[in-house]
Amino acid sequence: MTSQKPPLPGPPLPEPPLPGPGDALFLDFDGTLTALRDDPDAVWLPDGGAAVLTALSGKLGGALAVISGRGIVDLAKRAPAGLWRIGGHGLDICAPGEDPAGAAHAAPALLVNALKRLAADTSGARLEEKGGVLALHYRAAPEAGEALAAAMTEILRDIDGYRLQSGKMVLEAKPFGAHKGRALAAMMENPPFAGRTPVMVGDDATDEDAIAFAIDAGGEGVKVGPGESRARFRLSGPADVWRWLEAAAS
Ligand SMILES: O=P(O)(O)OC[C@H]1O[C@H](O[C@H]2O[C@H](CO)[C@@H](O)[C@H](O)[C@H]2O)[C@H](O)[C@@H](O)[C@@H]1O
Repeated sequence: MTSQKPPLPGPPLPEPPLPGPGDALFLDFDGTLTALRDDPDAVWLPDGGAAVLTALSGKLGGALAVISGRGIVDLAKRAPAGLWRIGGHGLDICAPGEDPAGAAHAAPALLVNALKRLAADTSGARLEEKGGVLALHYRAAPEAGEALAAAMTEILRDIDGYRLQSGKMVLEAKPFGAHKGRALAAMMENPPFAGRTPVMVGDDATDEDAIAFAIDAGGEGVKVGPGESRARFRLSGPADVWRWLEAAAS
């Protein structure tokens, strides 16, 4: 008997072709390379994942980057040091072998303090301080999401240059400069990315900014998991992403 996977919500999309020698590959971290978990600190690449990414980066002439909403210092603990790592939704860029500490931006103290108070006043909410971007997690208190979004909107009215970004059980205070699409555009202007075809793989709203850039620049997007996307291809989740990456690296 054959078992068939039920189709994912959103338009049915084919599996992407394997990335080729002329491509530049951008991989989101949470929800793409790793399954979502309650505790962001407990999320790591799967066993052997670093070796696969390193091998694939070599095949692509080094044109492979992990791009995440995580702070660059946090991301650098979780992604191989030999890769390009882009944190803070594009705010902080760390070249292969570079120390991430020097790359990190900082958020205004007024904003940090207001969000600390909001998190302390909300049972189950947790503030992740990650340099220029701040994330208020409410996975442990889903019922509080709406009120937290309203409170954060009020707080951000007094903070110049910041906006609210909703994610998966998370509300982020993001500076205007933090944008995965613009980060991709900047990366594509310099070696080893320049002259290649950008391919962005991601699961979340912020990844759509980068998918849109990749497509508009003549490249491709790969949507991970269910949902609408401008991407022409889809992989069902992190396990499927790793199957695809392993095939490309071998
Ligand atoms: O751009 P990404 O790499 O996808 O990062 C987006 C956010 O990911 C993390 O939060 C999400 O994953 C957590 C761990 O699985 C989960 O607990 C949380 O509910 C998700 O929103 C990370 O903590 C954030 O800083 C990133 O912005």
